[in-house]
Amino acid sequence: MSAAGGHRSVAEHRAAIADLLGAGATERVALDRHAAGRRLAADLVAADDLPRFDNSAMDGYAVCPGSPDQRAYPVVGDVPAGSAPRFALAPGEAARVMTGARVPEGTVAVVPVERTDASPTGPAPERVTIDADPTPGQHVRPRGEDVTAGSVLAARGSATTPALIALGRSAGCTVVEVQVATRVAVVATGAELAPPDADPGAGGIHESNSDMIAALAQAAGCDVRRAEVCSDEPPELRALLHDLDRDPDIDLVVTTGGVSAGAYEVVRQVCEPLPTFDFVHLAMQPGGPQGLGRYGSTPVICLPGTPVGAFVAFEVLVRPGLDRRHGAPPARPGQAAYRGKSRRTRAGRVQFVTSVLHDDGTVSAPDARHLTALAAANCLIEVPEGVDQLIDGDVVTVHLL
Ligand SMILES: Nc1nc2c(c(=O)[nH]1)N[C@H]1C(S)=C(S)[C@@H](COP(=O)(O)OP(=O)(O)OC[C@H]3O[C@@H](n4cnc5c(N)ncnc54)[C@H](O)[C@@H]3O)O[C@H]1N2
Ligand code: MOO
Repeated sequence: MSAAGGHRSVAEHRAAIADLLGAGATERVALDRHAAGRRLAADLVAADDLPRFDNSAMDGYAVCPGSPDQRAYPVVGDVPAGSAPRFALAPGEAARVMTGARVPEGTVAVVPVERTDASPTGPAPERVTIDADPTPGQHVRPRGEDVTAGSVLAARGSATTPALIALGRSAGCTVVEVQVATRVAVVATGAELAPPDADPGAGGIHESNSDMIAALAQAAGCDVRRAEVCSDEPPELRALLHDLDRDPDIDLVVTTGGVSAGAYEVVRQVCEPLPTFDFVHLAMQPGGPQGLGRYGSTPVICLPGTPVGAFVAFEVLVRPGLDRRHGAPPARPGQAAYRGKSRRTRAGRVQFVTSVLHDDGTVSAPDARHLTALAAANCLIEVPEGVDQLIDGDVVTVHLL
């Protein structure tokens, strides 16, 4: 049942969106903060050892004991971080070293300054006495202890987290092969929509979908290039879609509103006559009315205008296709026990209930409506088509937001 204008299951429409989005391209980018939140398109391989050389984990004295119980040492050098000692320690000698500094050849252990009779500041003393026998290797970070050059730091598909950026950079990597971020334009449609700086007047409303969908797309790893608001006039939407199709920096357009059964459904009026579009009413609530297709060569996903419907449709239907395109593993729904008063749901359609998953593993639905409930939610309960009631204790499927 996937004919245009007919009913389609949630799974079928999700698959149709994933097909429309296709597989994403890959690119080489600098391994810096701008690479955060992407997915590796190839294994990230260490270019250097980490640490690059044996170095001190403490401010103190590198020692090479001449005998196991030697306490007093001549200080033969001073090594600040960033310098390379041009001397080696002979048995019985010590050198002052700072945290992170390369230790001289011959170093057996580092003794923290607090465990010596030396002042922590000022010039290095000529002699130092330590208060206990050092264990060989203590406070020395050996070269390659963390990573050896040529080893795989993270496999293809891993997220470029802040920690991975630090690991890669520390191991000498400067570029990384990642999945390209989908470049998105969001178009909110509706004659009633007033932008944030405008007075909505008697029949208007404060527009909110454009930035909500843009923020959801960003959270899904997209690069949102444009967020537009368009009236219900077909020529205006046609001109905008034409412009977006010609824009080489746009890979995907997401519209909201104008897809249901009213007299002024601008998205439907403009796109439905095109052979490249399908409009369907999914057996799903909220977010039932949907469209998708290509305007020119640009993929266009048409979400309903109701803010909660648009949000849920994006998360349930669009996000999985974007995750696949961006190389992210599919989100796995969980299970939790429903707690709270019984709740009627509409049989015959899959319902997504904005809900809260608690620390104790139970899930409840906030006693609030629409956007207030959505803003309080951290998950969606998926109630299958055949169920018409949620009862305390039911084990339900949960999608984290
Ligand atoms: N006769 C029928 N009427 C409706 C049906 C139906 O099957 N038959 N479906 C209902 C369902 S379900 C939904 S969802 C909506 C979808 O309608 P549209 O996609 O055409 O959306 P609009 O009519 O443009 O707007 C719906 C609602 O949302 C508000 N809205 C729209 N855009 C924004 C925005 N950018 N920011 C904030 N709020 C927005 C708009 O003012 C409306 O209140 O249709 C039902 N009707
Ligand atoms: O499908 Mo609609 O109002 O229930 O979002």
